[in-house]
Amino acid sequence: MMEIRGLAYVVAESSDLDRWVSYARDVLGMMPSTSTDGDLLIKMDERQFRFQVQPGRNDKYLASGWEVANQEAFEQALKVLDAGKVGYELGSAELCAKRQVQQLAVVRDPSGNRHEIVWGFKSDFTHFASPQGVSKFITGDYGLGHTVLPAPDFDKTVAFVRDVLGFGLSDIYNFKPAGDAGPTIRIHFFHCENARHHSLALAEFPAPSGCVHVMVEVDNMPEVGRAMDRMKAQNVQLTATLGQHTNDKMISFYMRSPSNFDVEYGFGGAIVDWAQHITHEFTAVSLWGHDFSVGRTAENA
Ligand SMILES: Cc1ccc(O)c(O)c1CC[C@@H]1C(=O)CC[C@]2(C)C(=O)CC[C@@H]12
Ligand SMILES: [Fe+2]
Repeated sequence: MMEIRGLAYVVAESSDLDRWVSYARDVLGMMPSTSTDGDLLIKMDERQFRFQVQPGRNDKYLASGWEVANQEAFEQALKVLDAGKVGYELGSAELCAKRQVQQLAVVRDPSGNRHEIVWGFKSDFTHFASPQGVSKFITGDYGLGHTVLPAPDFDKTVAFVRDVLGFGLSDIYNFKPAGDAGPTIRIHFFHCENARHHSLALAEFPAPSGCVHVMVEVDNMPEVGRAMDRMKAQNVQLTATLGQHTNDKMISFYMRSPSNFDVEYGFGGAIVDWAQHITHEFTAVSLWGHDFSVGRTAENA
């Protein structure tokens, strides 16, 4: 059994790191810095980084970093990969240094998403001091938040995250964009070894950026409103209005990031006791709000 504790980091590529610096600092309220090898490190807690943005030609998502507790858990993860005949690559010394971990294994899921299994972060535990006065992001044992990945090869990818990566199904949403008579787009929400309702979701559609969205969570509601004000002031595209999800009760809005996936900025996500949880197929995205039509402009319909 692979025991992933949480989403440790995400990696993106950007053709314009300055845009990401401003987005991180002025909109997200996080702490950007540049690493010795020219990557942008974005800090949102005591860790050195939770977003790593490397300069490149494209504006896209590159990888999800999944943390296991220690070396034993990492070795156990490799055993699971071997037993499942899943090809993986051990991270080179160079890559481990870049991600600031002891060891790393890279796997691709059947839809082509890159996952990095890691343990042993280097950290100087420097206090997070938000340039926008954001009080706190909810991370720690909960991981940095959640990521929603495209899974056009849906059934195989679901089986992979369940049977290989060891995620548990939290609940199911069958998206009917054209109403009940139209086609169904499946979205499955998965948890790992923490109390966050989902750390990963798989959506049965392609995403040119490599990711549908990444969710980060703050510890009070006014911080969400203040982030909306900063988004507007920096002319960042809103992609869903404020609303509250039915499944994890998160109150959030969505906006575009410079790497073309969205960021969901939320407060109040449920803390789930998995021994008590009962899996549902929920039939509404939100209790209130969350108008996704605002993000469907001509260029990204
Ligand atoms: C439905 C839902 C529950 C909890 C979440 O954290 C969450 O992000 C969602 C929304 C999932 C999904 C999305 O991210 C992309 C746009 C989608 C497909 C919609 O238009 C409705 C559901 C949305
Ligand atoms: Fe989400």
